[in-house]
Amino acid sequence: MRPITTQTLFSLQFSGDPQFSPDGQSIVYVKTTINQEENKYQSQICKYDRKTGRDIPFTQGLAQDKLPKFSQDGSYLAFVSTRSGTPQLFVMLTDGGEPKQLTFFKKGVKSYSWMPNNQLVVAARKDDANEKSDVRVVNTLRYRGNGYGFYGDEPIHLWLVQVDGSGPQQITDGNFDETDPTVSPDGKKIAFVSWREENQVEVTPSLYTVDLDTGLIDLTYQGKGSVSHPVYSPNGKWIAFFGHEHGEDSGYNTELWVVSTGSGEARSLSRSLDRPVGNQVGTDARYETAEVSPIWDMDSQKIYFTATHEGDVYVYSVTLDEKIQKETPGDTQVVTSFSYHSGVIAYAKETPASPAELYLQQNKEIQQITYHNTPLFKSLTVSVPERTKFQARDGLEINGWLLKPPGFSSDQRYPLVLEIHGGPHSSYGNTFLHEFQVLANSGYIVLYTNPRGSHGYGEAFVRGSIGDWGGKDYEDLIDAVDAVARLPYVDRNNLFVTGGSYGGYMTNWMVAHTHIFKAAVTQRSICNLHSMIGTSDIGFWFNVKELDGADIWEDEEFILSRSPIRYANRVQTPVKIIHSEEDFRCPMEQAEQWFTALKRLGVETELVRFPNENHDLSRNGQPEHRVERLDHIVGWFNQYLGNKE
Ligand SMILES: CC(=O)N[C@@H](C)C(=O)N[C@@H](C)C(=O)N[C@@H](C)C(=O)O
Repeated sequence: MRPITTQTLFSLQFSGDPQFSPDGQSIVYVKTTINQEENKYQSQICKYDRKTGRDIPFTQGLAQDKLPKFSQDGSYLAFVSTRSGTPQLFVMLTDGGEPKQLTFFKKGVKSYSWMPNNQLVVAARKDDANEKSDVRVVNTLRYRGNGYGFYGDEPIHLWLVQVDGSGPQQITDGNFDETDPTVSPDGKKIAFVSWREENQVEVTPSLYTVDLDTGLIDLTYQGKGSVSHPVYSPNGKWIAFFGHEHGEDSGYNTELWVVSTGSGEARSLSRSLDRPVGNQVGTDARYETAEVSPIWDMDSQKIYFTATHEGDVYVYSVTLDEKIQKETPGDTQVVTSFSYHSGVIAYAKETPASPAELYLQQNKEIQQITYHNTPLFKSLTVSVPERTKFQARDGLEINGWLLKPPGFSSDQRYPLVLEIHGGPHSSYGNTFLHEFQVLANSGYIVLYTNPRGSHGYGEAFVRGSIGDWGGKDYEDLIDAVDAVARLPYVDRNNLFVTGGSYGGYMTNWMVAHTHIFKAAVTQRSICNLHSMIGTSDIGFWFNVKELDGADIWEDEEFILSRSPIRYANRVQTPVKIIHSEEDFRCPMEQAEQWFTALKRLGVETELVRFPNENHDLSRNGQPEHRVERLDHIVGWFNQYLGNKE
C-alpha cells in the first residue's frame, strides 16, 4: 500500500453525466482523465450496454467531449466537444462512425437540446461583427465572468441546427442573453431563460417561449429570483425548472418549480423539503461537465431531481401534488448527476472513499457499473472520515468530519488542519476530497465542518451568516477547533488553518482574531469587502446581499469592520497567500492588499501567484498547477510544524 500524495491527482478518473438511450438499453456517460504529459484534461464519451455489461469508449476523448444527448428516435448522439479549439456541437450515428461538426461559433456553444424531427436548438453567443481591435470598450456592468473571461458585445441567442450540417438559423435576436433551451413535445415551441432588464444592477432571469411558426416570444414566467434548467413535461402541459423568488441571492434554497403552459400558474413543488436542489457539496476530486436538469417521468406526473441534505446529495422525486420521495437509499453519498428511464435510475455517485463511479438502481436494487478508480485505490491508503457534531454557543448544532492519518493510533498526538469551505453557501460532505487525503497521508488530522451559512441544513441555517461575516460563523469554527483540540490525540500546539474564497476570508479573519494557529494558507481569498464590491465580477450584488444590504457609500464603516484588512496589524501567524492571476471572483487585488499589509507589518508571509488560472484553480486548474498548489500547502504547514507533543 502507498500513501495518497499530491501526484495522485494525475491518476484520478472522474465519471458523470449518464444519459439513457430512448430504448433504455444503453447509457452514455462522460469519463474525464488527466493527460499528465500534456498537462490537460481529456473527457471522452463512453457507452454502457445494459444487456452485455460492456462499457466501451464511444469517442476518442483527445480533447473534451461532454453533454452527450440521444436524439428522440435514438438514431443520433449529439455532444459538445472542444476538439476544434472551442466548445462546438457535434453529432454522430449511435451505430458509430465519424462525428460531424455542426456549429462554428467563435465563442462556442453554451447549451443545446434536441427537437422532435432530428433538428437541434443551440444557445450560442453571436460572433462579434466588429472584433477588429484588441481594445475593449466596456459599457455594461456584467461584462466578465470568472472562468469565462470578457463576454464581449454580442449576446447569447438561440439557433436552429440540422443534423446534415445546414444552418445555423438564428431564432432569437436583441440585446439580451438567452440560454437553457427546452423544446415542446410537438416541436413547435422553445422555452428558454433570459434576462431582459435594461439596467444591469439587479437582474432576475425569466422564462420565455418562442413560437417557431410565428417567431413571437411570450413571457411564460416572470422571474423573481433564480430561474434555470427548464424542461417541458412529455404532455406539454408543464415546464419544470429550478429557481427561487429571492432576487440574486445565493443564500436561499433553490427549489423545484413548475409553471403551467396553459394558465401560467407557477409554484414550488419542493419547498416542504427545505433543502437546496442540486449538488451543494464541494470537492477538488470532481470534473463536472453535466447540466443536471429536472427529469419528468413519461406520464408527466412525477419529476426527478437531486437535492443536498446534511453533506449528502440524493435523488428525489416529487409529484404534482407535492408528494416528495427520496429515491436513492442510505446516506454517505453525493450524487453528482443522474438519468431516469422507466423506473431505472442511472447515477454518478461520489463517496468518502472514491471519486464518482456510475450505478444503476432498479426497485431499490443497486448495481455499480463502473470501477474506473478501483485498481488505483486498491493500492492506496485511503482514510475514511468520521462524522462529528458540535454545539455552537447559541445551541445551534454544527456538523463536521474528522479525517485521521492512515495507521492512526489514539496513543499518539497529531497536528490538526482546519479546512474551511467557501461560498459561504456551499458545504462539505460525504465525498472524496483529494487535498484532505493528502494532508491525512502527510500525518495531519483534518477537521472540516459546515458552519452556519452552509447549505443542506435548512434555509434558516443558510441565512445564519447573512450580515454577520466574521461573527457567529467565526464562533462556530473556533468553537469546533477548541472542542477537537481537547481530544487526547490532537496536538494543540500544532494547529493549522486553510480555506478558499469565503473560506480564505475566514482564514484571514481567524489569524487576525486568534493566535492559536501555527501557520495558515489563505487561498483565492477576500481581505477587503469594500474594494471587492467594485473589483469582483459579482461583488456589486453578492457582497451587498451577504452583508444584508450594506453598500460602499452609506455603510463603509460596517463593511470595513468586517474586513480582515482592518485587523492586519494583529496578525502574528505565518500566512501563505495563494491566488490566481485571472481570478475575477476574488481578484488578485485582494491578495495583494493582504500580502502588502502583512509584509509591511513584519508577518512571515509569501504570495504565490498562479498565471493563466482563475478562481477555480483547485477544482479544474491545470493539473500541474494543482499539484504545485498542494505542495505549497503541505510544505508551508510542514515548515512550521513544531516539536510534536
Ligand atoms: C453565485 C454566487 O453566489 N457565488 C458565490 C457562491 C461565490 O462565488 N462565492 C465566493 C466568494 C466563494 O466563496 N466561492 C466558493 C464557492 C469557492 O470555494 O470558490
